[in-house]
Amino acid sequence: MTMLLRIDGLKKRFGDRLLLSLDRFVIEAGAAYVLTGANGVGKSTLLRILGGLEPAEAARLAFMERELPLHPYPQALRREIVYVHQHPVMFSTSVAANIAYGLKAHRLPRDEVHTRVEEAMSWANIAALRDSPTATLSGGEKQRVALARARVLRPKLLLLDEPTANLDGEAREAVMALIPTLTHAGASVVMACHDRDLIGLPGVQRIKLREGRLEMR
Ligand SMILES: Nc1ncnc2c1ncn2[C@@H]1O[C@H](COP(=O)(O)OP(=O)(O)OP(=O)(O)O)[C@@H](O)[C@H]1O
Repeated sequence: MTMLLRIDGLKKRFGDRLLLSLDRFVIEAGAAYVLTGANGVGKSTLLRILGGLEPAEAARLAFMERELPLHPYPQALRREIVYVHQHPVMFSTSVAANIAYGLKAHRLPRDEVHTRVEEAMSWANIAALRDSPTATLSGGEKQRVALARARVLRPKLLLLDEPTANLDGEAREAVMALIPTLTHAGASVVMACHDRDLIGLPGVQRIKLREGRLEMR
């Protein structure tokens, strides 16, 4: 097993309330996890901490064998870890421009941006929507754009916050179908969810949050 991320002594407080106290949290390279637990137990908060959107304390953190702080959140992690919100926020431009945005920010050459965006739209089955303004998209289409926008960056770790919440029927099926091919070779994914079908996907390890602590299944 190759460790991608290891955090020892992770603590998250909101005021006087200690929400999370994890002795050790390990994410292996190339592994997929579902994070379950009761409403309000802290699943989104844990993903947001890992994605650098919420501060927390850690006694020790190692990412690809490199010791780093958790707070302030290092740029080295920001490039390699991508968080996908359950209600993704889109720029009011086209689908293609939304997917290209992060690659342009990373100053990738134009041809490379074009190739990757085309590949990502084809992967998410949204090529027909390339010129559509994002305001016109359905919830399921938005989620697929958000997944393509995250995948195109080729992160080492993808964090999905309830990717199928609020979706049903075909929209949910379409998002579910993308999950097994979501990561590029060697990347890892952690999904917070209540969706039984996602929890039951083959090859996915289960992690449960309970009273601020982690149970690996
Ligand atoms: N900024 C904040 N300030 C204070 N409390 C917060 C803040 N953000 C989240 N919380 C609290 O932390 C707890 C965990 O919230 P979180 O959204 O992480 O839970 P969750 O496990 O993802 O829940 P759900 O399954 O309902 O989405 C909740 O009680 C929430 O009210």
